[in-house]
Amino acid sequence: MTATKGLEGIVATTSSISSIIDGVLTYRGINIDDLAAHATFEEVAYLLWHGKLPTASQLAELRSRLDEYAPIPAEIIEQIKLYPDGTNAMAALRSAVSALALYDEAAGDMSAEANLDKAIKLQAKLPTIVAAFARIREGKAPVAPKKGVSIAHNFLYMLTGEEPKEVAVKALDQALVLHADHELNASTFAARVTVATLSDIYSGVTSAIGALKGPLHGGANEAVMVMLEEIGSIDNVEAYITNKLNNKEKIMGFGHRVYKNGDPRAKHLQKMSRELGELTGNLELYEMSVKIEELVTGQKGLKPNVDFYSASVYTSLGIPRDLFTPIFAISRVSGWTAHILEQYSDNRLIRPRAEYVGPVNQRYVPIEQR
Ligand SMILES: CC(=O)SCCNC(=O)CCNC(=O)[C@H](O)C(C)(C)COP(=O)(O)OP(=O)(O)OC[C@H]1O[C@@H](n2cnc3c(N)ncnc32)[C@H](O)[C@@H]1OP(=O)(O)O
Ligand SMILES: O=C([O-])CC(=O)C(=O)O
Repeated sequence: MTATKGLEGIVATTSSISSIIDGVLTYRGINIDDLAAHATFEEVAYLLWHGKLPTASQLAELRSRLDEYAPIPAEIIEQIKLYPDGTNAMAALRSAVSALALYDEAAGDMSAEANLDKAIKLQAKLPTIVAAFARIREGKAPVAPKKGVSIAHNFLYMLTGEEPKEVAVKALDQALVLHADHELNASTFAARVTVATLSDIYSGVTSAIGALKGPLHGGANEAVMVMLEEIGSIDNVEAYITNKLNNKEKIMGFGHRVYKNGDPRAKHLQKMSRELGELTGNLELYEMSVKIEELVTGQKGLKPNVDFYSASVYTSLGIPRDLFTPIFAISRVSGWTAHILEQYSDNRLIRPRAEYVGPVNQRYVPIEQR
């Protein structure tokens, strides 16, 4: 038995949800470029769950269930109020999502129908939780979700209490489409491992949020913003990046386990970052990002991943830096739950082996002789 560090290149399951073949990403066989150009996030969520795009009436039905499920229990709001000052936003989301199970009588119902319904509930409630947390920590009352608007619209509305601009809604909706699923990434794998024990969907999504939080995965989008703030201005980019690379430090938002010639989602986020910069009349973050890319690609051959330009996109939308990874979760919960449903539909416990490299032939030594 020989271990493969980080399971690189190991094929751990079959799946018909998303594919990365020769650097091309598809959801249910549809190229991400096509979806980014034309689909709404709600259509994509339906596509991931059901395997095909919805008809107009199927989409309307999904939207009305999302509206119905968007409010969160009052007990969850009371719990969020008790979180200590300075609580990490992903830790808050992980805790609140775990607690949601306590208020869902169907949490333990393992029928396929009940699990799909819970997937829709989770998709509907995550934006409400993130927005409520963001307001409560500022001493403001949470804003109740609106009916009849998209998830992107509702999230921005619940965050600010104001009607968002159409351009902001469109940008966030496209970002949600681009983040929705990504084959067997670490958080999706965590979700599948958890539910393969036949644990419930809330446990699977809680595990996934924990895995997404780390800076080698979804947490990289926040880390990119920390880096942009540290750099401060375009004049400092070259010295900062060269110094980091010389010290063999990682540049957040670059590199990928699967893509070696670039992440197909990054170009859409780069375009969005430029367009939003032009609209707000502030291109500084975009221009700094482009310069960082030139240097990192030039010196290391590494390309930006999905997290790199999303940092400047979300900042242009006025979103605080520590909500970037929770927004990733708001999108990715569609993919996580699709994978959980797929895992349940043909389940086998996921239990690999470890190559033992510790000492052998040891004996118990009584405590007084140690
Ligand atoms: C949504 C997402 O999860 S996308 C990924 C988000 N994460 C990041 O942006 C964090 C920065 N990137 C990284 O840490 C990595 O590229 C990962 C985690 C994404 C992929 O990791 P792995 O496939 O394990 O690659 P690994 O970390 O082994 O890197 C291979 C080599 O490239 C280097 N490298 C990889 N990424 C970077 C980077 N961002 N900056 C500098 N060097 C890097 C490593 O130092 C290593 O060099 P070495 O062979 O000289 O030691
Ligand atoms: O696939 C991965 O390893 C990480 C990633 O890009 C994602 O989850 O979107």
